[in-house]
Amino acid sequence: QFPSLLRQGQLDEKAAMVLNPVISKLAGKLVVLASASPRRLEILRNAGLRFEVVPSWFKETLDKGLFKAPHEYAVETAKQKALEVARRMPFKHLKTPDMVIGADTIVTVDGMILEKPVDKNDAYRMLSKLSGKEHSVFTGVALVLCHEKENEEVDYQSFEFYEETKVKFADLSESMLWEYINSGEPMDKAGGYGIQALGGMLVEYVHGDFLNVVGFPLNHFCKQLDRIYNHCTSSSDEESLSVCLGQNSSHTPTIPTQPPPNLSTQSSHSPASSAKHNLSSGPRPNSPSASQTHHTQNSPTASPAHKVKRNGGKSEESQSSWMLVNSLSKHTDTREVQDSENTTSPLMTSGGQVIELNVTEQEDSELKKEDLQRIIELMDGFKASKALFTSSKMGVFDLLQTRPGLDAAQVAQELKASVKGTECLLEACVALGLLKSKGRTGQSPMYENTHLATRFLLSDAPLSLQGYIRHCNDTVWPLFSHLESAVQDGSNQREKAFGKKSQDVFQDTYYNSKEVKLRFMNAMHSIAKVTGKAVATAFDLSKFKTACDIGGCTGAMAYEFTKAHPKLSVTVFDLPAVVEMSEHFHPLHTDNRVSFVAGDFFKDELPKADLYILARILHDWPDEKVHLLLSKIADACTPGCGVLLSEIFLDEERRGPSRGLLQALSMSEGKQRSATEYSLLLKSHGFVTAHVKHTANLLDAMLCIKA
Ligand SMILES: C[S@@+](CC[C@H](N)C(=O)[O-])C[C@H]1O[C@@H](n2cnc3c(N)ncnc32)[C@H](O)[C@@H]1O
Repeated sequence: QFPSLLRQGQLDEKAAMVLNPVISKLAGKLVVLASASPRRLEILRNAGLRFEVVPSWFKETLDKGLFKAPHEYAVETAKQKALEVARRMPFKHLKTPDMVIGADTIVTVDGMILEKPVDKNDAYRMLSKLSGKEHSVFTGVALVLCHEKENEEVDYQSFEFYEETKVKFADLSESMLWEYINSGEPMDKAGGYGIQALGGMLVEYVHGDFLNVVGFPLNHFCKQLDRIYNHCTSSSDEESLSVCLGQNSSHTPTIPTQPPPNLSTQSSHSPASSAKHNLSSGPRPNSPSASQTHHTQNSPTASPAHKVKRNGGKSEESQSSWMLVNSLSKHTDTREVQDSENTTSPLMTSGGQVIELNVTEQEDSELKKEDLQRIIELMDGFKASKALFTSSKMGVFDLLQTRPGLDAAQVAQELKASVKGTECLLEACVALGLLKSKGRTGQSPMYENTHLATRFLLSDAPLSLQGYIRHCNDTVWPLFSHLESAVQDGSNQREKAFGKKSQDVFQDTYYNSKEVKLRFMNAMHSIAKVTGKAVATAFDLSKFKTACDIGGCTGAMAYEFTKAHPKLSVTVFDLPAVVEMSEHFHPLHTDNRVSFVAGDFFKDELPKADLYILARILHDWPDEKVHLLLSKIADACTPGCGVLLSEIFLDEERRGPSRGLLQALSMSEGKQRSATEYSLLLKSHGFVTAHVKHTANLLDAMLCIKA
């Protein structure tokens, strides 16, 4: 491809010299493009780069007002896109890329950023702004390098740069404008045009990198790679690269989601951008000289590295491919600038030569493959769940924690199970990222827990989810096996699943036998321990001195509240059947700020408190019962008292999160609600919603105050 690029006048001789060695430096590395733009894909593929496409889920919602210059916005967006993918892959795809490429292209004219037109009139508005004028196309690019360390931590370091190209449109007559708009091409393109297709006819001149207008500044990218890999690694070994990239140095542990302006230039502390390696010798992107430069070839900046713990096991060749690409069809870059859906899209070279880019056929087959993978992932989901439930119930993770390195036959012997079955189960666990297989004794691999298993699947881990997993296996699984008839009759499936009628799920199903009760309490306990801290610290609760955790079960949530708020005492209020067993769950060291009162929250008087906690209570009940409970709480409250509600909040269109909607499939009387629905229920009892917080944890939270 290089000769044709040279013919386009994109690359000078010197740059071309460095291209092949640079691209070949990436051979054998996992390079990921965090963009679904077919144009970018095409440009990079033509350059001979081998990479995977994992479109970023980063929503392009950065506040443009925070940035001094448009290119800073593009660079920051590119960086956030790349970082999102770099951070997601070790968890979702169970593999850590070596490099993630993020890019964002914007069109600016008269100090305005033009996004994608929403309709034909909007396209007309944009194109008439561009008519007869010169405008700028900026592409911000971030190259995030990931370095996986021994302890399963991943270091991230971002190198950023941008390219500006000036484009002048001819004077466009009304008829020409409308003809172009009616071609449909302007939609889905920032600035409302695609230079590589019909939009090329509107262009009088292009000053700068043409491919930058298409969507990716290839030349600048190659120079940047050269700086990173050739200059940094003149001794050409990986170790010097590590040093060069600052991987042995201190790192910034957090990644801002709403970064301050110029974040991309706050890199001077990073060893990678130090003068020693001369990575930031050019004008800074936000420096006056840089912002005034046309066709900018500014040097990149290297942002501080970020350190993130990865939870999943290391990817292995054997891992099922269906896990590797997640939800691609749902989440694609939505504001790529010069994308075209055309099946062939001619690129004009300066010599008038036409290069046919048959991209979309290839794209199509890739997208179809991803669609297929997504469907297979959904079809196989139950197998993965059951493999997790079974290995957890049989004690695989506890065993391998005390005796890491056992092979399948040894595990089978300890678990009193068949060798063949155990072998299959262990291999499946490796594929799911729950176990790692290491070394070999003769023919048999030796197994040990991954970080994920150690953290959540051991019975004595502080954040153990074993209790909840057991509940899913023994209670939720049988309910889901009757889903079809549940949907058909809209009835409670408990009788079919457990052979007993039930009016009140707690009293009639869970608390009928001691074994089922303890299982349920264990399940609640494990989830409360994982979510409790995020809920307890979601809001400033310093004005409350006493709280009552309504339906507080084992007290796990109450203990998290007292830990987070040293002046708060919490009374746990739950059914007598629960309170009598609660002492089994008390932590070893407490300071008596958690107490238990037995009662029925629909019938009995509630303990007095300044704050009532309702964690995972209201979703179990229909509106009438919710009103009954809220009216009792309202009666117990004086003005200024609070209700802290914690549930999964559905989004307002009830399209997610899927966790909430899937849970609703096995619920009988209750229902999942949005934050607004909860807020309205509380409002009808005199509570004003003060704050809503979507925690990054399993439960969201809302604080309401009695007016
Ligand atoms: C889904 S669990 C939530 C437990 C706890 N709040 C948490 O987040 O971990 C519902 C709790 O409400 C309690 N509960 C159900 N009906 C009750 C009633 N009528 N009176 C008191 N507690 C009740 C159950 O015993 C159970 O502990």
